Amino acid sequence: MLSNIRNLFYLVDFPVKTKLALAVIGAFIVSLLEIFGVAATYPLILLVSGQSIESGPLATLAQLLGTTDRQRLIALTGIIVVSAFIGKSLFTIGFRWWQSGFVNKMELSARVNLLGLYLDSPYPDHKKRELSKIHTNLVTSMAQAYRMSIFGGLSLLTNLMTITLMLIIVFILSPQVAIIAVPIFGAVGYAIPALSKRQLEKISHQITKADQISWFSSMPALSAFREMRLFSVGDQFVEKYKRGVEMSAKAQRQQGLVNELPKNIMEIVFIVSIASLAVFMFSTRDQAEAIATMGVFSVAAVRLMPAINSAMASLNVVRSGTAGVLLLNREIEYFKGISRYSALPSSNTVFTGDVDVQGVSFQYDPAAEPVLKNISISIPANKTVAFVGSSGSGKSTLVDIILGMLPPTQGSVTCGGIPISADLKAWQQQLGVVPQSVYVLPGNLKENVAFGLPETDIDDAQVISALAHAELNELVDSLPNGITEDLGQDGGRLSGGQRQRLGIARALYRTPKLLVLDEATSALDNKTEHKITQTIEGLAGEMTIVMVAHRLSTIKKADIIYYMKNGEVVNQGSFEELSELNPEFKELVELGKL
Ligand SMILES: Nc1ncnc2c1ncn2[C@@H]1O[C@H](COP(=O)(O)OP(=O)(O)OP(=O)(O)O)[C@@H](O)[C@H]1O
Repeated sequence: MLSNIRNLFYLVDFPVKTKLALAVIGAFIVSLLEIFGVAATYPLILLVSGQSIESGPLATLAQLLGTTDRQRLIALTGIIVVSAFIGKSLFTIGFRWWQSGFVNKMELSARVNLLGLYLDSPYPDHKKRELSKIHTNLVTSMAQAYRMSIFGGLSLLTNLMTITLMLIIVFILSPQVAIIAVPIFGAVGYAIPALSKRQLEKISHQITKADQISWFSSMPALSAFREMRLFSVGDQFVEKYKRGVEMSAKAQRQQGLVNELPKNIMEIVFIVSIASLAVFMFSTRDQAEAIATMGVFSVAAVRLMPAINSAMASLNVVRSGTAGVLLLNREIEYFKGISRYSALPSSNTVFTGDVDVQGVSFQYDPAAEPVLKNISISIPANKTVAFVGSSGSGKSTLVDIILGMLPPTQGSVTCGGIPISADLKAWQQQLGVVPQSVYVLPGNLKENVAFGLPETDIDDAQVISALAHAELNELVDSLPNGITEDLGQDGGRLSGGQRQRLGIARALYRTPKLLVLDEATSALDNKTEHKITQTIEGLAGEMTIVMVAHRLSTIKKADIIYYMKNGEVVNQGSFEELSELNPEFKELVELGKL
């Protein structure tokens, strides 16, 4: 577990060693102040119970404080005890505030860095990830790992130091009391956490699982709202959500009980011990000795009990964070072993010329059949190239390889003779892509066109030009605030066609050298599609255009069409040539005329 905790510092981007050392020193000071208060109570009890000032510890105290007057000694010792407790409390408040700030800063840094790492991961790995798990790791696991395990661990350390020092002081002051207190409190302090360990770990995993169930039942229903409505399955999603929430509530209730129990058991143990000790002491010793011993035991127990309770509670908190620590460790181990996108070297290579795909094969899974088989094609500069073929023939995969999103299992992609893998960042900066489904950011129209750029870096004129190219003039004119109009949650104000055109405007804003349209016009009506096709045809010659299309009307004027089947390019040519060459393509053309 310790190595897992140490791994958590990997995500923190400031030096933690010095601060951790300060946290340990602070914990030690808190414990010292705590026992000083307890130790100072001992002479006070001796004074009050009438012990002689002539000899023993009270004689030393009288010498130190410069008086042998009992009343004065009681007043001075009282002031020292009260000051020690006030000093300890003030220091503890300040120290805990500093400590929680330190742990909060760690969690914040870790959360930000983990999101950065997710966005920095290789695309194939990202495709395999479940969004719900990313969400759980960024929220629940983070809180469990840092707030519960690390902060709880620091509290546990403080409490353990206090307990140890307190027992040492009790042993020095009254070995008899120590001999009774250590086994009793030691046994209880060990037994309770040992018994609750497995239960708490189980509860921690249940809370994480419940969180995922709630996510799985709420997010799909909200995202696929229309399907949910038409299938009339809203109640079922709510029912599943209820199961997740109930599971979480039940687990949290159990967690509360397991956390509360030690305190109550400890109180019972304390009352029983003090009663038994009182009976034993008053029946076997003289009254003054019995009172002094009972006094030390009571003060020690009164301070020890909260320390032991607090230690057990902290241990429970640490254990409750186990699931988060383990989940984050899995991610951290993964991230340690990958090459990050941001770390790729780039020398701002300017790629010009034809794009050549040479002997490219690709497998998503080493054990599975290749999805692309030895493909060699050329995409001449500033020409329009289209990929067609049946569903699952590998068009989108090939496009992802050309975009540099997926590395080919075999073969290479070059532009002007330079492998794109030599400077992937520079290559990707020259690309624009319009996907099948366009994501609308929460924000206004221009922020959506400039996707992710800070407001101050957005070139309004370029936004307007990109929108005009994508035939979105009418939309802009109809919006009261033009390009600064908010598009609403998930672009709810946009039609399917407008979303797609927004995607085109977004790609054109970057003035790409190579524009990829992956089923980009599939959601458009015939008239809009025709207009967009004209727009794209208008761009022909200005940039290289790669299109993946099912609707053949959009690719009629493409310079080269590659026909794909089962991961291979089986024919190529112009629209007319391919109609002659490939019966399946011819059939698609015929169907399109219907
Ligand atoms: N992430 C993935 N993991 C494993 N297999 C995948 C993955 N993505 C796609 N495939 C498989 O690869 C093959 C090619 O898929 P691809 O999406 O490239 O085809 P496509 O021609 O673009 O299909 P469509 O026209 O339906 O979009 C299919 O058999 C598909 O099941």
